Amino acid sequence: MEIVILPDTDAVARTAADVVQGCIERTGAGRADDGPGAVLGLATGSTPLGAYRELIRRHRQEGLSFARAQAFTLDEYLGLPPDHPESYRSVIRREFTDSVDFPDGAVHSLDGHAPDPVAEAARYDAAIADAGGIDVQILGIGTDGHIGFNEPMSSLASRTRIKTLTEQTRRDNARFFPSEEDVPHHVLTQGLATIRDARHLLLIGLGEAKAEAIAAAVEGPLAAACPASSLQLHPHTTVLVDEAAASRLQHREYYEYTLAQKPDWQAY
Ligand SMILES: N[C@@H]1[C@@H](O)[C@H](O)[C@@H](COP(=O)(O)O)O[C@@H]1O
Repeated sequence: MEIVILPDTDAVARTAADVVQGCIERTGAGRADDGPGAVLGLATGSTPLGAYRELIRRHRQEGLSFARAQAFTLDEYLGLPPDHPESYRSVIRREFTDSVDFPDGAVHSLDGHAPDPVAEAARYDAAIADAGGIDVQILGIGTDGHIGFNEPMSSLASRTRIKTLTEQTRRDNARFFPSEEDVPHHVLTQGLATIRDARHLLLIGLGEAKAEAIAAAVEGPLAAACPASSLQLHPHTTVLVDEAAASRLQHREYYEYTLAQKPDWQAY
């Protein structure tokens, strides 16, 4: 894991955007026209919003293009129609993808209203594989250490499937709904093994409320009790945190030392 501690949320947003831009440039520009473009994995939630805003700015002001890219969202509430304003399908379009130049049909989401959610989950894993897999997967983290909607005690080998939200996650996400009762109880989420199939994982943590979860994910034992700790199994995970989210890390000096020696997260 590469642990990158940055002074503030703007620096985190710029660095995350650098990673995505680097991925797009490596997999797009400079390749044969019929070569595959970047496949991005997009998280919802407030954490990646700064990165999305920075990518939109680069698209508008610096010509960064997503015209050969595809994207897959991480998860979805079950029972919300796709055009519900709080479905993750709607949120990712509103906050990011509608403001840049993805081709029509290139932004893929789980259908939380599918008549057969089990089949929908299998369809989604197959669609990711058909696209050649995800090049860079952006991840936020829940206060209980969840990634996507893989709540504590999720199987470390899980694929995309139905999950039941904890009361804590429903409370955390109630701010997007008229009341806590309106937050769905069930979701579809890429599994922990599905997420780890991505070639590069970019976990972002912002603010004091995430400090404990980040410390458990990075320095705690590999355990289903902290689903984000499963990223320890991945050969290429970058963790971007601001000072507040880094405040419970015990090995900060080592992270800073290794980055100063070889900042290869920048090159990726
Ligand atoms: N399913 C999403 C996660 O993908 C996200 O990481 C988490 C944290 O959200 P936020 O970034 O708003 O703190 O919320 C939700 O549960």
